[in-house]
Amino acid sequence: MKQNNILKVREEKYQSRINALETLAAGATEENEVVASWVQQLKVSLQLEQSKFEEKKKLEEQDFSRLKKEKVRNEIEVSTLKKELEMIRRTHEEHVLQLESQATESKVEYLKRISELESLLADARKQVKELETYSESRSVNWKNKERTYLSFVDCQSRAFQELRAAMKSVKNEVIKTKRSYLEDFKYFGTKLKTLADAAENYHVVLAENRKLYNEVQDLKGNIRVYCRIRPFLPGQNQNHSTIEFAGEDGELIVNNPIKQGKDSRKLFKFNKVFSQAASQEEVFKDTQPLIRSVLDGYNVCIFAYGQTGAGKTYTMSGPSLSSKSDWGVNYRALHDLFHISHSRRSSIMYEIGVQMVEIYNEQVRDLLSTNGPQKRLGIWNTTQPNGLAVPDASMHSVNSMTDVLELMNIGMTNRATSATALNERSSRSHSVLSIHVRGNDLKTNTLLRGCLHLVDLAGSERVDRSEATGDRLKEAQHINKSLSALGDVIFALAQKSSHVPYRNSKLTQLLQSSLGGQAKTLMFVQLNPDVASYSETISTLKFAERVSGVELGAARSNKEGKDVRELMEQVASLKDAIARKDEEIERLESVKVNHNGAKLGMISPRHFPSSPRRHSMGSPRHSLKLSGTRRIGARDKATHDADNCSEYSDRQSEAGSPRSVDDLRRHKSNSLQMKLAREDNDQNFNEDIDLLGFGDADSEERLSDISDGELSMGTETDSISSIVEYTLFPEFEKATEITPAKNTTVDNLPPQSVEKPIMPSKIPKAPQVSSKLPTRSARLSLNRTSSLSNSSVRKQTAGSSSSAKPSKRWQ
Ligand SMILES: Nc1ncnc2c1ncn2[C@@H]1O[C@H](COP(=O)(O)OP(=O)(O)OP(=O)(O)O)[C@@H](O)[C@H]1O
Repeated sequence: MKQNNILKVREEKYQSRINALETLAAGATEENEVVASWVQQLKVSLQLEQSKFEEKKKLEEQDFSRLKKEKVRNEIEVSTLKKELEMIRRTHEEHVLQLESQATESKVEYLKRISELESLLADARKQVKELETYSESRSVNWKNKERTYLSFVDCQSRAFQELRAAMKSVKNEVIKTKRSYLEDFKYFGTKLKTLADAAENYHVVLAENRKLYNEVQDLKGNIRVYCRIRPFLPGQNQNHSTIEFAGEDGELIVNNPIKQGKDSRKLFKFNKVFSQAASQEEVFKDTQPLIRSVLDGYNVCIFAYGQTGAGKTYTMSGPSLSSKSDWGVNYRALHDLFHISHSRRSSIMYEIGVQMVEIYNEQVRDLLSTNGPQKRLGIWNTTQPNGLAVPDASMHSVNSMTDVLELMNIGMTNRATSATALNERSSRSHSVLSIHVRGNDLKTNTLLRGCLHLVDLAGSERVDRSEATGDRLKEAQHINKSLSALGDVIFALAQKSSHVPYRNSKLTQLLQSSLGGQAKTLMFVQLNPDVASYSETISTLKFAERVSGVELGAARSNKEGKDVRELMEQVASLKDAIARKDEEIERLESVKVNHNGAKLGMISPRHFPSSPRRHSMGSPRHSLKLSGTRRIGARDKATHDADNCSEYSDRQSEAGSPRSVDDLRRHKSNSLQMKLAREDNDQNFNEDIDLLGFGDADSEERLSDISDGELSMGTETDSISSIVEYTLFPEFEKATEITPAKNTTVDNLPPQSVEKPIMPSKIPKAPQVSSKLPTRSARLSLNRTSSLSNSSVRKQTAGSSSSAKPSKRWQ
């Protein structure tokens, strides 16, 4: 349609143009012609155009018919689409409805959510507000803090500045001080040099100091008596005490509860009185100076005297070893010895050895023996400067308190074993702990030897009061005998008597070196304050009073210089020569006596003098049990001789001078005669001897006779007694050769090495007297010069002791 319209429009247009042109053609001929030609052309083109148009029209009609068909088809399609659209519309409407219902639901839900969210929002807002206020306060806080920090930092930086300034000044100061130190060092260097020069004299000063110290001790008196009162024991009546006053100046007033008035009180004065409250430490404090003296080469004896239960063991050993505060004098003394010896180790090398024996019924037993205390030991009357009065008792080297405590345990066990058998034997036996100290002065090569005897005496009850019988009576008699012998010795010393009866008991024999003029002695008088013990207390105090009056004179140190030792060695060799001669005489005499005895059939083999030392059994007490006039007469003579002999011996001891060879021979022949006379006695005599501990033909007797016989040379003179030591113990000579380098001291040795090899566990025993072995004189000849010829004997002797414990000899 549209195309038709277009074609119509065009046709009209062309027609108008043709008309115009025809008009124009009518206007001019030429132009007509031109125009006629142009019109011709146009007609041709028009025809062409017309044909084209015709063709086009045909085509368009074809198109039109096709489009008509197409239109029909499209109309069908449109109707289908309309249907579909309707369907879709309907579905869509349904969907919309659905969606609308869903939307309503969702809307409700969303509304709900919105309300929730709104409430949450409100909360959140509230929280935000809170947080805001909090953060505000925090920020205020922080600001405050910031301000504080800033001020602090400010302060610090100011302080830092100040410190810096101070450091600078200190640095300057240090530099200055360094400079001054350098100057000081130079100054000290020169001073040190001076000091080093002065140190050269240190040892001299040290020796001087020791000498002065001991002089002070001497001035205080060499025998001191300290009285200690035991506190009441639980169960005792504490309201009544015999002790009325115990003054610090040593005054003691004892009150008799039975008597009234002036006579009831007795005043005693001692060096010190320890009240019931005194501790172990306080007691030891006043004992300590004596301990130091032992390390300076003095012999010291500390003993506790008093009735049973008065606290002797408490003072000497203490109630228990576990607590140090309980330790008695024994342990504290050893502790001090270790301490002082250690502090002196740069100048003096010390070795400390310990022996512990018990004297029970006049028999000496080794308490440190590992085989138990059964073996009876002999005492060498000839006092050894090294204090070895009982050479057969085992000697134990101690290096520390642990060693000591172990040994003491052995000692106590051995004593306790005996106690089980004999019921509280500790109260009826004397226990003697001997501490031997040997120091080698490294500077002067001087040998110092000191001995400390710590004695816990048996109870001092009087036999008439104890109403004892049988074994107890015997025990009590022995105790009384030894304690009265101790009193006699001290009294003799007090009287400056020429004869000091050391030999009257084993106790005094053993303590001889510590009771003589060279020694320092301390006696603890133990008192029981109980009223029932009044009479014992008085007799104890009287004994103590007598002792405290003794003046022993100045103590002397056992110091041997090199020269002295050399001289002693020379003297020893001379003595050996004498001894060899003596031996020959002795042998001849004994052969003669043997011959006579066999002839007469009177001399018991038991009492045959295999050694001249047998004559020592002479004691005034022996005559008591003898019966028969003839025997008494013979015995009296023998006793008299024996006393003479003893006095002679003791006097010699006091004088401390060696006798001439002739004197010795004369005395020896006297003693031999005396011995023969005594051996002419009956069996009763044997019992007497047994009671006094001499009956056994063991070494004890032989040993104790040494001083009675030919060799009672100066027991209290170092040099002479050393000779005895050299001659009696030739085996010891090696010990003198111990050099400081080899000589391992107490301080630097490990305990094991000290304990066994350094010290002899046992002093080598003098060879037994038998027909095969040499007699005493023969043993005397075993000296340095004759050692080769007697080497077999020595080997045998040394072997027997060293096989048990290989050790160095205790010189
Ligand atoms: N100073 C003291 N302080 C406290 N108790 C003491 C003191 N002295 C002694 N004792 C106690 O007294 C009792 C007897 O003491 P100890 O055994 O020492 O006496 P003793 O004189 O050695 O007796 P014995 O002669 O029987 O050996 C013991 O129980 C002991 O603990």
